Amino acid sequence: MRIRFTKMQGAGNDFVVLDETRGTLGLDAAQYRFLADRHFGVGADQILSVRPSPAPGIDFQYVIHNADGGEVEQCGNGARCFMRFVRERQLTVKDAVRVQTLSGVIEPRMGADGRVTVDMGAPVFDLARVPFDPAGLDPQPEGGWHTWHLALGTHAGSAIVAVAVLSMGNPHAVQIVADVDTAPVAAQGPLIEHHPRFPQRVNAGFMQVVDRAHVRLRVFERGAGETLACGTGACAAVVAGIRLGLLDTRVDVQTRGGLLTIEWTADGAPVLMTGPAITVFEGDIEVPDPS
Ligand SMILES: N[C@H](CCC[C@H](N)C(=O)O)C(=O)O
Repeated sequence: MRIRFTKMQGAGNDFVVLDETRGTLGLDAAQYRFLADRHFGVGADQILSVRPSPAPGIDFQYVIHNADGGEVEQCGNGARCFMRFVRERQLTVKDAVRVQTLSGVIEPRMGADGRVTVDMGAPVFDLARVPFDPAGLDPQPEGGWHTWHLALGTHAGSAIVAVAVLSMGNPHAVQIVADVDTAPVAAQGPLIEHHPRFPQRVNAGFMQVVDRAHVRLRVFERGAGETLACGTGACAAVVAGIRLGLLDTRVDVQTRGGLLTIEWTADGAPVLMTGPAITVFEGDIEVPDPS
């Protein structure tokens, strides 16, 4: 099957975007993996599908697949690219749209400076909804909140890490590190992603607090590995930092791929994320038939 795609990136988190507003392509996990493959396909961290409104008051549906082919609930950098995509292809004339995802409705808005701000909805702290299994663990008080001590690996060199656990519609485990450049992202990322206490796996954040309004962040993403930026990861990291008493309500997040600005005022309030959304190129590609 030959399909048309648009390659986009938000702070270096890159995407293959598919216009499925006039009918779904019916791709399976293997075909999503092919599109994401950086040698045999186009190459991307996630595949984003733009689909028609599923209900009155909603403009579009937004379907997200990780590079490993699995469908996931939310993608923040992708939401900004979604907004640029529907505007550039005249699928809407609105400056802001309401978009249905697996985890709820988000609202990206095009800014005058070309950056995009997304209302990502409120963070979720109910562990069962992350999901995270705390059985046998005691929360470790920190600031006004707490972290959880996870044992990583079983070999002699196994480490204990302290993670803040929350959901932005997708699961996040955030740890504070002294220096993101030397943080053990490659070693610990996979162990955290696949830790048995996260039955749906988890995105592993490594946050360095520079001051109360600036952090540096690296994320080993569920189903994609380390990406140059993770939008929901930046939201989760800032929310965790605010709850741990380390950050103010508006924070600049320096990722390896660019700058994101996150705002969150308090429990129940939505998280606002602002950042770039760039169209890199368009193309078409022959996708192998379903396996
Ligand atoms: N890997 C994530 C999905 C993509 C999130 C990230 N690319 C973002 O910008 O939020 C997960 O499995 O939950």
